[in-house]
Parts: sequence; C-alpha cells; structure tokens
Amino acid sequence: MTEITIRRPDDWHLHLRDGAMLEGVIGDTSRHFGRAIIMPNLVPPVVTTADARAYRDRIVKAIPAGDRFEPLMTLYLTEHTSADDVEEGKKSGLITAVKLYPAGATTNSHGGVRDMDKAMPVLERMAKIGLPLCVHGEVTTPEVDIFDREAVFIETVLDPLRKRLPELKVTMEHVTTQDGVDYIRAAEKNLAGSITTHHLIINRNAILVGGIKPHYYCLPVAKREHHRVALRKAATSGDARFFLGTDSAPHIDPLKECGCGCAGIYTSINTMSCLAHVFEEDGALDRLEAFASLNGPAWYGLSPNAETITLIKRDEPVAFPKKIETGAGPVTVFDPMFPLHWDVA
Ligand SMILES: NC(=O)N[C@@H](CC(=O)O)C(=O)O
Ligand SMILES: [Zn+2]
Ligand SMILES: [Zn+2]
Repeated sequence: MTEITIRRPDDWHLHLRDGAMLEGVIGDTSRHFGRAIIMPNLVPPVVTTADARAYRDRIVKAIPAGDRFEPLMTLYLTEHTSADDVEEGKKSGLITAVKLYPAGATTNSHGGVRDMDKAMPVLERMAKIGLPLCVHGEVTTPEVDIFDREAVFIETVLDPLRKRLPELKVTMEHVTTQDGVDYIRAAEKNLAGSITTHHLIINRNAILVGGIKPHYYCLPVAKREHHRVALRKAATSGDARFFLGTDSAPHIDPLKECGCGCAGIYTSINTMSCLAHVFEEDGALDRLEAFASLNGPAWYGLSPNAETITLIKRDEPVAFPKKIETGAGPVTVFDPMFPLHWDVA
C-alpha cells in the first residue's frame, strides 16, 4: 500500500507551553491534528477554570490562519483544587480532564499531589460527574529505581485508587511498560492508556549507547526492548483502550544539552510519518486510524473528526528539519533513526 486515508487524528497528550514557544510549535500540531488534550504544567500551572480559559484564549490566538484546531483543556490537580471549580469547568464545556502529577515526578510537577488523601474530595466529585483523570503514573520515592517507577505506581497508587473509586475514569498517560499494558488490558472498565510516538520506536539503549543522548530522554524514561514490543502490540492491536498521546514536549536545546538536561521529546512535526512507518512495519496500517483517530475520541465521549488526512509513501525519504527555530530558541526534532517515507498529503 502506498496511500492511506484516515480520519483526521487527534493528540490526547500534548505540551504546547506558552508565549514564544507556543507560537513556535502550535503549527506543527494544527497542521495534522484536529484536537489535542493540552497539558497544564506551565509555570505557574493551569490550576483553575479561569486559568484554563485564559490559556485556551492564548492558544486559540496562536493557531496559524487557515488551520482548524481545537485545544481540549485540562486542570493541574493540586492538594487545594476546588471540587466546585472543577465541576464548573466541566459544565461550561471548557475542561476535558484533570491531570494528576505526583509531586516531583516530571517537568513542572512540584505543585502536584504529595498526599492522595488530600485530593480525594476532587476525585470523588470527578467520579460523580464523569470527568476523566489523566495520570502521570510514576512514583517519586527515591528508593524506587527510575525504570521501575511506573510498575510501582500501578501497584501502590493507581490500583488502590481505582479500588477506592471504581467509577472514576482514568487515563494512564504515556504508558511505557508491559506492566502498564497488562494492567489496562485486565481492567473491566474505566481505564485506558495513551502511548507516545517515541516509546513505540526507542528503547533505553537510544539514550545511553555510544554516548549520552539528551534528545532521547523523556519521562517516563524509555524502558527495555521487551516493553517497547509490548507497547507496539498494544498500539497496533486495534484494542480501543489504547490511543495516541504524543507527549510532544518541547524544551529549547540549551536546556536539554547540559549538565542536568530536561525531560521531553519533540515529535509533533513528524509523528504521523513515524506512526505510518511503525504500523506498516507491523503489518497493521489498517489499524492506524483506530489508534490515532478513533479510540481516543470514543474514550473521551467525543465524535471522531469529520475530515480525513491522506498519508502517501514516497520513494524518497521525507525531509524533516533537525531542529525547529522558535522565538524561545531552537528545539531539536525527534530522530527515529530510520528514514521516513510516509508523508501527510
Ligand atoms: N514527558 C516528558 O518528558 N516531559 C513533559 C512532562 C511529562 O509529560 O511528564 C514536559 O512537560 O516536558
Ligand atoms: Zn508525564
Ligand atoms: Zn507529557
């Protein structure tokens, strides 16, 4: 097959940042994607419905003329979040989900949750009103090895939470392990998972073999090869509980190429080309649409996009820039380490 037409995809986990960075990156998403769930980990974070409304306005202003793109807003859960404000945000149609960052787990997460008990009133309200919780699923306990943090989170935080609140809809974001895939598959209801582009392509060797490669460092960190294979199987299976969340997370190069580099990989610009390659390699091109365009909206109770996009396989590799220039500084683009022949028409 050299051409495939699918419903326009959505990105169920995206970092757009703010200001000059927002302006520099948004076009790479709005060119291909109809909607995206926008992560709230700005500095300061998007905590209230009023914050989210103001941030949404800034995003909408930055969308390039001619692109049709809908940002789906989230709130950053803190120990002081008001359940009434969250409910108000959902009722007004502005808020699609609330995001749980365990304090210290990832970029700009220090204002997140330390004690889950303190978040229970909000979580109970969310269960009642059917508002999903998006979860960065890693523990931050220093004793737990960084490669085990997702598995330990499932056992010690997520599973107890789901037993306590079975009616709460939970999205396990950027699943990186076989453990995560198995846990989602075993759930009877109210659990789904997003998978990033890069975790389908790299394992932890990409970060460490032949020298330290900061542009392959993200959180949750890429794991062993067998975990990557489990993610590929889940993504290409057609199982409605798995869908695309790129976690495209731009940081300027000086903040990644330094003594303590930031976590995050920038994939918005070449995600669809990477995914077509991956799905073709696994003989599953016919399931790309489910993963990128159908399963996500179904989980969030939305219709798929009405428009379509066409992917074409070119004889020559498609040229993507090594980095994009933004008003905030240069951002290196994810290099899948193989040539990309699939192009969005
Ligand atoms: N994925 C990342 O490595 N980084 C994200 C935060 C996150 O999604 O955990 C970021 O905001 O930079
Ligand atoms: Zn995260
Ligand atoms: Zn993220």
